[in-house]
Amino acid sequence: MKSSTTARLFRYALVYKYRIIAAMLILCCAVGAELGGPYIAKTIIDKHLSAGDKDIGAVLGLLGLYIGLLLTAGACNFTQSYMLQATALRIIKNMRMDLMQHISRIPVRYFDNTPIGQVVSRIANDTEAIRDLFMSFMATFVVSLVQLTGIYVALFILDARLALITLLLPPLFVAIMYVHLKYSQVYIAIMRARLSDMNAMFNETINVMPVIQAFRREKATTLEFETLNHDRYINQVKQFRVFSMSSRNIVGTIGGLLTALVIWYFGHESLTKAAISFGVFYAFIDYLGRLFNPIIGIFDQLTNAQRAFVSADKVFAIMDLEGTDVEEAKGAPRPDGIVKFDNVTFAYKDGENVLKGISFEARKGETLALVGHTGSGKSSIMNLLLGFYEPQQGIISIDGRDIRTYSKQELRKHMGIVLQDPFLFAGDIKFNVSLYNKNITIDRVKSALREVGAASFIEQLPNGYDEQVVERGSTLSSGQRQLISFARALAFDPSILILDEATASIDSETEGLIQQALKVVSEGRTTLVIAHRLSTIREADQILVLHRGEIVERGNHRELMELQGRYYKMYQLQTGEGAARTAGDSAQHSGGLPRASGVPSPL
Ligand SMILES: Nc1ncnc2c1ncn2[C@@H]1O[C@H](COP(=O)(O)OP(=O)(O)OP(=O)(O)O)[C@@H](O)[C@H]1O
Repeated sequence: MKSSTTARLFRYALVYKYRIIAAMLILCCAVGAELGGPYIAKTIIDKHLSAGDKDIGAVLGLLGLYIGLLLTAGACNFTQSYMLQATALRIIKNMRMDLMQHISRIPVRYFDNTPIGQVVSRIANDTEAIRDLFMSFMATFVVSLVQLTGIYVALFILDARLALITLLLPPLFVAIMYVHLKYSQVYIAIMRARLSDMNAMFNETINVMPVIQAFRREKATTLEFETLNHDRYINQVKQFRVFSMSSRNIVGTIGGLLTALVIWYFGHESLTKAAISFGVFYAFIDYLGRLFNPIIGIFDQLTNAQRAFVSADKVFAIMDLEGTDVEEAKGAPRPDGIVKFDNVTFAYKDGENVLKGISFEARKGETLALVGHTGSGKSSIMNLLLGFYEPQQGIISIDGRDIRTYSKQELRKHMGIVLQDPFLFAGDIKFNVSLYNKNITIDRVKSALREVGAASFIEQLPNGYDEQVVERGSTLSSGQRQLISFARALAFDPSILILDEATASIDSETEGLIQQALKVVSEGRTTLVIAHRLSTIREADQILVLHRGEIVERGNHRELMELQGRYYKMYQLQTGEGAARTAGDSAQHSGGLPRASGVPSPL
């Protein structure tokens, strides 16, 4: 348990300090009221039943007080428990919000190496475990401490000699707790890690279910899962062995034995020598019985607390990752959109340069196309421009200003992206264009859709612009999804447009529509296109041909065709002309430049 974790958890709780203090005070009232009971019983026994003072009125009065205390304890317990639980829920709500906010700011590099299921585990399971800490542990711990103190005070008031004997118990229980914590901690850490692995596997499996089924990997996947599941089961069994050996069972047994001993010894003494009164004896046994409940309570909650601390460590570890800024870029003028790469070299992993000495300039309003075989570095160039990664060498600038001097928000504010497989969010079509940006009115949404040629098919949908998009737009064709994302880019009116052209072969009618949409969207904007179908970039102002991270040819379509180099061969191959001549060169790329599937790249 790191103190910083404790301090940070404490800070979350501190926001609600008044509620917590109020709940604790009510809790003290409940404990006080509960502990008054045996004392009243002792008074009735000693003063009225044993001593022969048959004052019925006084007995009834004491009974009334007893019932009153019980009711007060009940009401106070209800109130404090409700207040603490509600506060715990608020604390966790805040923490989950902070976590989610932070996750959305973590640089994409982090997600390259972290399975999504693990991140889901942090948000879903770990925050729940921390909730238990605030909900159960905090309440039980405080209740138990207050109860223990109250019981010891009552025991000393009753009989100091008897009370002293019971003082032997706390060190014994602390020793048991220490051993318990030491062993269980190991298993808790293992269990959390296994849960994370399982979540990661669930996530991956469900995401790629069509691939699993298509390649008949159902059995293999189930076997892989069985290994994980069995491992978790084995560790869970070990964990419970530790828990059951040292928790309430041991305390319960010791408590029972001690009570029997006290009954035997002092019961015998009070019968024979009248050393202590029956009333004191009764009240003492009652308090002794109550003494074990808080200890068992603490024991039970210790495991939850440990689990919560392990979870909190993981949650805070994510929160400690450096995040990008999220401040809305205000007042910055709209850039002209002159994009310049000056001798840029970049590696995702040290020593493995995927871009080498890249230099180019896309002037205001120009269309620049990047072509090259899969893995040649096209997406990496876009990733750098968007500020997802930073180059090891060289300078990237927009309008002559180094992009490192822009905040990420400022940088991305004036860029629009249309991805190869456009992502549609759950929500209606309107939302998918405006993304709830308050500057984009419904009229703007509709005109953007109209301008890119999407209005006709949307108006035919049963709910038109209100049609819900399900499962990332699986009910729409890929061409329709592209058009919607073109409209999104148009509505945001960026000065730089980044377009990752769809590789999937689309029919010529849709291709025509997309070409038209691209013309509309790129009008007056600097457009960088990752082109897979070379026929679509014949009009581009500049074409850069990439090969293994280097620009090997550059020029416009005509110039590159005249050069009769790599571009020429690729073009011939794609359009079918001279296929025989170039087949040996790049047979794998026929039918468009295929994109490496599964390349972990944001674009
Ligand atoms: N997130 C990443 N982490 C590590 N290496 C990566 C990452 N993304 C891409 N790479 C590697 O960088 C190289 C260039 O990849 P990039 O995605 O830029 O190529 P590309 O030309 O866009 O290919 P495609 O046309 O298939 O999309 C490849 O070797 C790829 O394996």
